[in-house]
Amino acid sequence: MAEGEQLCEAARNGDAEKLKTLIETGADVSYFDGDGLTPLMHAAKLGHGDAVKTLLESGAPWNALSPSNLSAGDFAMDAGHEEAYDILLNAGIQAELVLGTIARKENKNGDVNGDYLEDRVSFSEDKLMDSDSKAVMMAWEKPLMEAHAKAVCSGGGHVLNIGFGMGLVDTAIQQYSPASHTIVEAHPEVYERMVRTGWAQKDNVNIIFGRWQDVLPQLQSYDGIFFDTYGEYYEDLREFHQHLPVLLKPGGIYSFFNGLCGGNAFFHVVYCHLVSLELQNLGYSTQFIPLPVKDCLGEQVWEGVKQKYWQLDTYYLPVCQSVDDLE
Ligand SMILES: C[S@@+](CC[C@H](N)C(=O)[O-])C[C@H]1O[C@@H](n2cnc3c(N)ncnc32)[C@H](O)[C@@H]1O
Repeated sequence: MAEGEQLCEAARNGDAEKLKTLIETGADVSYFDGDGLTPLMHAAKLGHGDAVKTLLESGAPWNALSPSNLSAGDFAMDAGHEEAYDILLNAGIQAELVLGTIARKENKNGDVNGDYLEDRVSFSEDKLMDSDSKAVMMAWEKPLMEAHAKAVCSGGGHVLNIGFGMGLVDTAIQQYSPASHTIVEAHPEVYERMVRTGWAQKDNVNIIFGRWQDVLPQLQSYDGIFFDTYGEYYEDLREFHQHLPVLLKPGGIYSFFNGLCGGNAFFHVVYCHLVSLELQNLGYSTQFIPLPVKDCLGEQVWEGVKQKYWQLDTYYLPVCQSVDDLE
């Protein structure tokens, strides 16, 4: 039997000693068998914690995907193997903290989209699309945007939203009649549409045209902040978070569109933990409110859209506030 197959077999048997011997004699821990599964996936599927640990310590990739887009963590999670799941979750968080491999590769829609702000966009009733037929924003997110608006408007006062898109969250924010409602939008056509549809005329609305990175000096501090851009990376979100101590008033609520790795359940959990850890280091506590989304996401929703940026049944709405406010 080839070495890779022997590794898979030892992983299935949970034989950590055999795995070590095979690895010492040069067996490839990144091996994919005929079904497209790695030794780590086999060990995770059957809940062999020691084998999972041994493979990870020997450099087995925690984020390799099977042909059906499942990682070892997904297998452990689906089978309810808690120990293996915890080991993989920890490994994923540690790896992403140091390397940020997924973050550097994927933006909201799981793709590189650097030229988005210079390209044309198109609006229809139920979506806003970029020039490559990828959805910038879709109407199925309306209930989520309403929930985000409710969270960031809960303390009243002054509200900031980054990224207008279809104006769903801003329409919902308006229902709460905030003292002021600042909207930052960087795409010229989206901005032009906002003006054309009367947003600039609203008494409490202040529109700032430009990339949030460029207009930071024009911003003040707010009681509620929502962040939802497009064509950016996790690192941009992380950079935005560095400004929260200045942008968010004491007692304020911050939330962001949580589409982090929305195509894979386990990667999503890893990123929810990661973002919450990073916010914690900045002095913010994050609560995730689970919202079921399965029912608003039939196959027809994605007709004509190049990439399904969301494939999970539950949306975890983040609500962040300063730890000082909780004491
Ligand atoms: C996903 S949409 C926002 C959807 C919005 N939450 C809603 O409820 O309709 C993202 C928006 O962010 C804008 N955007 C992208 N990058 C930006 C940046 N760096 N600064 C400000 N706006 C940006 C896009 O043009 C787009 O209108």
